[in-house]
Amino acid sequence: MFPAHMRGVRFEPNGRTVLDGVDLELGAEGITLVLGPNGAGKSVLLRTLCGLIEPSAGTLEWAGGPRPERGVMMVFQHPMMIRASVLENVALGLKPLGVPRAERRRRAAQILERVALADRAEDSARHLSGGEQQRLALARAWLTNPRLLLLDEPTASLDPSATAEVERIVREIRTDGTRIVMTTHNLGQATRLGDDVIFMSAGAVREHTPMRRFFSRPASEEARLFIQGELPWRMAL
Ligand SMILES: Nc1ncnc2c1ncn2[C@@H]1O[C@H](COP(=O)(O)OP(=O)(O)OP(=O)(O)O)[C@@H](O)[C@H]1O
Repeated sequence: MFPAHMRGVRFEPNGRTVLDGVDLELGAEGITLVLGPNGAGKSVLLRTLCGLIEPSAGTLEWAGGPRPERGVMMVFQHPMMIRASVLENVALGLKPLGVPRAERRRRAAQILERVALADRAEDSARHLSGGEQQRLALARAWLTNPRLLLLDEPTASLDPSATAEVERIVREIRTDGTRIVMTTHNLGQATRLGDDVIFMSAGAVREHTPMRRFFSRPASEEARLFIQGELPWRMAL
């Protein structure tokens, strides 16, 4: 499956350029942080990798053949919860894989331990806090042992301790062998989690570089201004 290559990927809904010729190589290991100003195209990049968006032009190639249907999972900023218990919501992740119900529930109970939600297993998922729902969504994806996990701003509205808990889980998922690509506006988080950084603006990948180098020696004036919080928004769009 890896390396995956995007070559000249464009997304132009109704003639508007959202992805402007993205070239990208994703290696087999690690956590990649996608950074960039609002509207840069970060979420669209993740949705394209996931197969939720069909590019208008360009190619997306996975080593060894087509993107495996079940190898890629995406967790959204506001995860979907069905009107059922926490356990049932997690177990749902295994349903498309044809795992029998009792086995789904057994494995869901195990993974709830790892995201510190075991004591909430029988509560209604819709009553969980934002941070708890995010942990539930991570557990649901983790349960399927994906090869690639795409996380769209998983800590966007979380407080520092909920953020730290999500970061711990993300590290554990990576240690289990899952390749992770995530977006964030939290630059501290990027330095804590990232092996490498993709910097986007105006629908293009401007830089793809090891995390430390991005923060110590950004390749462009635009990236330098972004890191310092001084990138004028007009320049970014
Ligand atoms: N399916 C779609 N059809 C048309 N336009 C879209 C679609 N999805 C996103 N866009 C537009 O593409 C642009 C980039 O959106 P995207 O959500 O990828 O930005 P982002 O970098 O993730 O921003 P933010 O940091 O604010 O979440 C936006 O102007 C958005 O309105």
